[in-house]
Amino acid sequence: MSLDWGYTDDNGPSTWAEKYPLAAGARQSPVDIDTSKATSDNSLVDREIDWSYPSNCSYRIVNTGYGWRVDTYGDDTALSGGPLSEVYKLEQFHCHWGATNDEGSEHTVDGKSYAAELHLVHWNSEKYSSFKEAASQPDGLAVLGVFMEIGNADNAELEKIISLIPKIIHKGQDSQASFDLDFGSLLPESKHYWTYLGSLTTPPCNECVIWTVFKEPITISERQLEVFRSLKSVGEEDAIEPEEGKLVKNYRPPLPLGNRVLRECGP
Ligand SMILES: NS(=O)(=O)c1c2ccccc2cc2ccccc12
Ligand SMILES: [Zn+2]
Repeated sequence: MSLDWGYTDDNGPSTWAEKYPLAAGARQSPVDIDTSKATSDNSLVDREIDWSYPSNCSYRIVNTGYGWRVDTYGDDTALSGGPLSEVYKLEQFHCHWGATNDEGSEHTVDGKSYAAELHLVHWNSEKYSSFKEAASQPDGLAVLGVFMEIGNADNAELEKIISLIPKIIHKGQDSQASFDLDFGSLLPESKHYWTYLGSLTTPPCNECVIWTVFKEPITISERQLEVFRSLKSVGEEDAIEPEEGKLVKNYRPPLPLGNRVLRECGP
């Protein structure tokens, strides 16, 4: 069964606009962060970006066919400040990666790719009544982007997620888990970031995201990244060769920033 969209030559990002016209819009994500174009904005410094995530929460991890996604039950989560005018709730987080370590992030910095990129997806629960409604609004969603670079040590917090990957190798599989996830360890120590108005990086590519991309990467080990690449984009019932259908890449290359403003907080 052919997918509507994906990351192969047949259904990858260059074809998405055929079925998802928003993908050809002027406010698309990701972008290459040209640091020479970033402008400092004191209002971002005056209202420090702030988040509150529970230390112990129940989660559902699912293989979407495009990667893994952890659904949170974001009642007592909050993201505010920085470029945000309202309080946003955490809905889910997921990751993008490539076949080799010199690619994989969606945003790039002065043309440099990282090995992977973590996205924490939030919705404007102060203005809108549901995630679905928020995803149709220009200020509906706020995504935190965290670059991941290869390090020698395993990332302990990510390991809690990675330990569940073998249970969701095939598309559609999911696993319920309650673990003590310290989100603070999934975010870099520095709160310095770039921010701009963009979109979902996957179809339907709604232009509804306020992006905040942290400047400081976190680390992930080569072994951990290989576990991500062991996921399959097809269901268990799809009889294919063992090496076929492996999710070795799931990132969209950068789109033009155009006349959008790129702001930064911190050096
Ligand atoms: N890469 S992404 O963060 O744009 C993204 C979403 C962003 C906001 C809301 C829902 C999203 C769902 C995604 C599903 C798969 C991959 C990226 C996704
Ligand atoms: Zn994403």
